[in-house]
Amino acid sequence: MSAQQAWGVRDLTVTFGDVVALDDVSVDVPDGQVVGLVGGDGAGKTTVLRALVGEVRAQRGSVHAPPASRIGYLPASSGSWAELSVRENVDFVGKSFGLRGPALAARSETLLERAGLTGARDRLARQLSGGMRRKLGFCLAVLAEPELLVLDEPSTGVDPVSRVELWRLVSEAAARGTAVVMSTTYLDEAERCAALVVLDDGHVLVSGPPDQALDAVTGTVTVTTSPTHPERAWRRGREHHEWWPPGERAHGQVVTPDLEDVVIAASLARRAGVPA
Ligand SMILES: Nc1ncnc2c1ncn2[C@@H]1O[C@H](COP(=O)(O)OP(=O)(O)OP(=O)(O)O)[C@@H](O)[C@H]1O
Repeated sequence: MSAQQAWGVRDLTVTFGDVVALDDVSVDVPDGQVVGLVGGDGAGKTTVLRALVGEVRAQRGSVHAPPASRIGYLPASSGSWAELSVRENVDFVGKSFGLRGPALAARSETLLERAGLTGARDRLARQLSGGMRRKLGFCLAVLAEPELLVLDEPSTGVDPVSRVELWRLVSEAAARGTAVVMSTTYLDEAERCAALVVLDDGHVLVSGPPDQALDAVTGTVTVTTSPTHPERAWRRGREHHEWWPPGERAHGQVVTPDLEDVVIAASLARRAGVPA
């Protein structure tokens, strides 16, 4: 692959029966960068990731990915074998990627220690907590230092301290040159990505570096205790934020939108037919 090219999907349309899961979606995942996919339930995040690893077929568009042996994938489901111990999971995956002996031992030692799983080495995966099992799945995905790392909500269920360490491991993989694409529901995590793709109902709403995404709101966001249009408002702490389309006079105090506001306002704007 030349330096200008990126892994990713281009103009991808995926349907499941009558459901259009992705409609003309493009996501670029350059080497050495972490690209975040965000969006509500059913937005299409998992479908993009599954298309990249060859699990779903596209109706239109193209998928650019290395061979399966150079992809690390953490699926939305656990990503490890329930009836194998942590050590057996690592050995099994390591060997299937051609890692052996001292190289495998050293790599797995480091990863398990960083993920806080050293003490759980002899436990069966099914005996781990949800968060520990996510971390094991991550270790397996990253074990063979893949060219493309595909992570479906890697930190869901992981405690805040472990999330920080997990993020370090993700950043280190990118720093070594790995192209990383991950879906996340944690917007603080999304803000640390090099680029974001905000999806809604199978469409790309916003795409670009996080600071650019923050400027992408059309219309105005206000803060209020009692929204004028409850269908255009969302709770933020004890108050509500409310979105106003361009041209409509906003009531309430105007706020600078953060990423959560951007994701919601962009989705409301699309539903209202306001061009991005
Ligand atoms: N195997 C499938 N069969 C039928 N419909 C599917 C299938 N997989 C996904 N879909 C539909 O495609 C759309 C996108 O789903 P997808 O799982 O990609 O969304 P998501 O953004 O990952 O959501 P979530 O965060 O809830 O997992 C949804 O409407 C979903 O119901």
